[in-house]
Amino acid sequence: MDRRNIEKPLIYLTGFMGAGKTTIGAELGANCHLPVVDTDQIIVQTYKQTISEMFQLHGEPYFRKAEESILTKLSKRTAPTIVTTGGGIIMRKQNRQKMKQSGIIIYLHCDFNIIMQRLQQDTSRPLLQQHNRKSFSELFLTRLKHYLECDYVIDTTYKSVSTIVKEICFILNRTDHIGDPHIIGSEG
Ligand SMILES: Nc1ncnc2c1ncn2[C@@H]1O[C@H](COP(=O)(O)OP(=O)(O)O)[C@@H](O)[C@H]1O
Ligand SMILES: O=C(O)C1=C[C@@H](OP(=O)(O)O)[C@@H](O)[C@H](O)C1
Ligand SMILES: [Mg+2]
Repeated sequence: MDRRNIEKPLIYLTGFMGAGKTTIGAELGANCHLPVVDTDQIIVQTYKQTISEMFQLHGEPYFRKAEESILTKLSKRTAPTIVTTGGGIIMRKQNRQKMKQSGIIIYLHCDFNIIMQRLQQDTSRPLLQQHNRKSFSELFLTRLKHYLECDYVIDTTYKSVSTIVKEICFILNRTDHIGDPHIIGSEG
């Protein structure tokens, strides 16, 4: 923990809807005694409406602006903090740059079929409601290249939350946080 680059104090969890960012981030924070902030939760608190309400009342572009403005503020934090992001945050180039400049980006990958299973009962994600399975999988594929602009990839597909948290703790204890994405936990 102490060895993390002081210039880049943030730990960003990225990934598609249902990859487990919010769940893993909360558990990781409790394990590492680090504060956790979730961009969606900040939007809900700040704008006093749910993400679904915001999409319905103002449309996706309004949500994206809110998301970017929250990220801009968070990226200036100087204290080590885990930031769990909304799945679409990587769609804006300026967001990807801000994350890269201010932290380590850990992409939580998950098989699309498993994502669909995890989100089977979900009614809180407007994009899931708007898409059918095919177009939702296309959205996933379109985003993949941007998710891969990260420092680390963790495949969460068949792993428990505690296993994933252990893998992230392993990453955070590494000293070499620069270079091509490292794929963690895929060797066995
Ligand atoms: N590793 C995991 N294994 C099984 N279910 C998971 C795992 N991680 C998250 N989930 C479940 O998947 C759903 C979406 O998780 P969530 O943390 O909200 O994802 P995200 O923030 O990436 O959209 C939740 O119901 C959560 O309990
Ligand atoms: O992928 C997306 O575009 C979105 C993901 C959601 O967050 P999660 O990734 O936490 O589900 C939330 O930000 C919003 O519904 C849009
Ligand atoms: Mg989330």
